[in-house]
Amino acid sequence: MMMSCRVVGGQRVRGGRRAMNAAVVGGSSATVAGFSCSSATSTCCVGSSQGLLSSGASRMMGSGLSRFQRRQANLIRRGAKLIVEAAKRSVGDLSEADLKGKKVFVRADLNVPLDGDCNITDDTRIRAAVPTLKYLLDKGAKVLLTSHLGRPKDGPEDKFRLNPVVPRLSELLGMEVGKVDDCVGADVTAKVDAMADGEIVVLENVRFYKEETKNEAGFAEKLAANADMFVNDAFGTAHRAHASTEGVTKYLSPAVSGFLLQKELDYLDGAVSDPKKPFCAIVGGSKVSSKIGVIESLMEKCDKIIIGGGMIFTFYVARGLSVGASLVEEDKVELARDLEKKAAEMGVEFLLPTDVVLADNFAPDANTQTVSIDAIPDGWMGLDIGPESLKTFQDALGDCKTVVWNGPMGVFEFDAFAAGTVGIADTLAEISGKGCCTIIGGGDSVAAVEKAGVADKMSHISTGGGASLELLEGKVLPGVAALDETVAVSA
Ligand SMILES: Nc1ncnc2c1ncn2[C@@H]1O[C@H](COP(=O)(O)OP(=O)(O)O)[C@@H](O)[C@H]1O
Ligand SMILES: O=C(OP(=O)(O)O)[C@H](O)COP(=O)(O)O
Repeated sequence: MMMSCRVVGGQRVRGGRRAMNAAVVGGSSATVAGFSCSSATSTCCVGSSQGLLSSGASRMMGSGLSRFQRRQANLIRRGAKLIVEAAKRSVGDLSEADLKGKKVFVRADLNVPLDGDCNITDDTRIRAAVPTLKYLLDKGAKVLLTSHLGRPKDGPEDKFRLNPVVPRLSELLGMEVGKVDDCVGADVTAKVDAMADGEIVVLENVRFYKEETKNEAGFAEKLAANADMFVNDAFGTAHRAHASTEGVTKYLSPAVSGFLLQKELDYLDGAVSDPKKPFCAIVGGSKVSSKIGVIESLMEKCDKIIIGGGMIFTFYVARGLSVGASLVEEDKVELARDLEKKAAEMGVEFLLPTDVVLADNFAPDANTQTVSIDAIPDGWMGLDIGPESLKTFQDALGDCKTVVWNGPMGVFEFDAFAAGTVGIADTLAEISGKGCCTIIGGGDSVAAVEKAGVADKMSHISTGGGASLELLEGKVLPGVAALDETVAVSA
């Protein structure tokens, strides 16, 4: 099984699954994913100008021009109309003979929401990892399962340990799941050496090492040291070029996609590459600095953009309003100002809440009041959109044919601030029933629609929020680009 995509035309090819997909039609030129081809100058070379060079392509470069590149160059020289189809290899391409007894390093996104007592409040991401794990285990592989959890700042912290994942995964797989309290080093080696075929062990949170997010080569090499091959099934983290998503591909071969990653890319690419209109993106949540930048690209694609959650206050500050103790990213205020201006210039319907629900502290039993956005008192923080805003947003969604939602409208984990999120979830469930394509992405957003009891009404529940948005933007996802590809050329 492979992910395949056919792109025709001398266009730049962008996007996760298509990161290594190229198309060259004679007489045009294209620069795509590390392949730079121009029939006009009769040249065809491999380079990393797009920053997308896969490990497979790197290996090809190491040995000079590959047979594929030579054939491609010859065909172009002859003026042939050439179609190149490239696709990422999938775990399904690996047989029992490939896997039995092999140590497989699997990167999943097990970054599940936890309550204050470290209980899992939504297990979607664990369930989503199961098909790949079952496949590997059934074929006799020894599985080293790794993930991050949250954003630990300075080494190991108990609240970020992957321990809560182990019993749930054990239930889902129907077998014992081991655990090591580290992800590299002697303890891992000892545990792996003692594993029988068809066993699985969860390694500790990779982000306990700062080298993970810095994608340090030495750390990636250590992660890879205990394994023979790599399967990336972490769609939710595929937009991060980290040691366990991108770095390890330089040390493990094959490096292939898991079933979840494949499924997500197949669905999302199809749905957002040519979306039915009107197309609306809803962006909220608390990861303001990592998601506010996406909005500019969304304007190119969307007819409407709805902003909610912790994102809104940076926009209000940009308008000169007081926001009390609400979440603000000071260094994004200028960007927020530009975004509102650009939306107006482009004629994109850009909806920000007009009222908010405030709390006097960040707690489920805080005192609350609902005010207009120009009347937020000092010391109070906005934790949900208000009822007037919800109504406006629901009306705007009414005629949409495609909606992508990442980031809750408020702190839905506290009942007092869940109304905005639940209201949007209900509306999306309703318009899904009328033929609108609704895509919900992100650990907390999915948890919110699950909590609202409408997850099964949505067109697609995605395990990645930021990753879906970047895919929608047309960006290459480094965790995908780094995987091995299969290539087919026809003329
Ligand atoms: N106004 C707000 N202030 C602070 N946090 C908020 C606010 N609105 C939403 N949140 C929080 O945002 C979090 C989810 O954000 P994010 O991680 O960006 O979403 P996702 O996981 O769906 O991608 C939730 O835990 C929610 O409590
Ligand atoms: O929860 C995640 O992203 P999401 O909130 O955008 O869905 C992923 O696990 C990535 O986490 P990160 O944004 O800390 O890199």
